[in-house]
Amino acid sequence: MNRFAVNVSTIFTEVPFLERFQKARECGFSLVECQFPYEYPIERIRDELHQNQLSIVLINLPPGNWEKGDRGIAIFPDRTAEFQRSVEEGIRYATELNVPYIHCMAGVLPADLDRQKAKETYMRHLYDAAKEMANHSLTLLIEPINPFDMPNYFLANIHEAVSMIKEIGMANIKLQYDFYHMQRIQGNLAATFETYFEWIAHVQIADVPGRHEPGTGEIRYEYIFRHLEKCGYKGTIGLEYIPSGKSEQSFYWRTLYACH
Ligand SMILES: O=C(O)[C@H](O)C(=O)CO
Ligand SMILES: [Mg+2]
Repeated sequence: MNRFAVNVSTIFTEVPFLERFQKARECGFSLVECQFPYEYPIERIRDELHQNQLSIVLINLPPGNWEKGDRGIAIFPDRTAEFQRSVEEGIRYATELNVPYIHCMAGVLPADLDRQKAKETYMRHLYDAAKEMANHSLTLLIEPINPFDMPNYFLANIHEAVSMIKEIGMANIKLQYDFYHMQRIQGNLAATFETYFEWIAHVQIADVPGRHEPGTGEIRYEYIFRHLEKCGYKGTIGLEYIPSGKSEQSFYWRTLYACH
């Protein structure tokens, strides 16, 4: 199993962003993913990917103003124009960098926004974005995020996520199944993965607590990796973890669990 993609937003943070690609290569990876590439010119990222023979599998849409507390803007009825611009920007980066998956963060539900209204807006925005992305053969991902790390984040329930995907009815909207979030939200990791397998296009991993590398916490990743194989999962596995020590030394679990 060599489908691991280093998340260069959470790993190799010892060095500046653009130097992390070379580090990924030096550690034997051919795939990376990234949360928000938008501060960096496309050409510079493309050069790094090319020089280090890497492919990038995932980026997020611009999430609004992160410093001011935005964690996505898709649920807001009064931010449609800004959301559309974020979709255009995401598509621009994805097409230029050959990225197949774009994760759209929903947003944090404010006290003065009715949940039903937010849900309708979110679904309409997802539909519009997915339609636009389909023209570029891109897949839009949504991901339940745990309420401990992101209180009041709109999407914290996988059953609701799948029912919305079904209702929207766009074939290029899929799930990003992040084992770290799923463990904190509800547990029952393997069974839930199997139940929703057909909707899952991308997986991310980290252990609980601490969001560190596999083997540092309560999730039995040796079993999870076998389970992914058993279910026939052929997608990539994003290493969206915060190394417990030095990044270079955080990959020992690959030898431990014999997954290279
Ligand atoms: O936090 C996560 O798990 C998401 O995947 C992300 O990229 C935004 O924080
Ligand atoms: Mg994630």
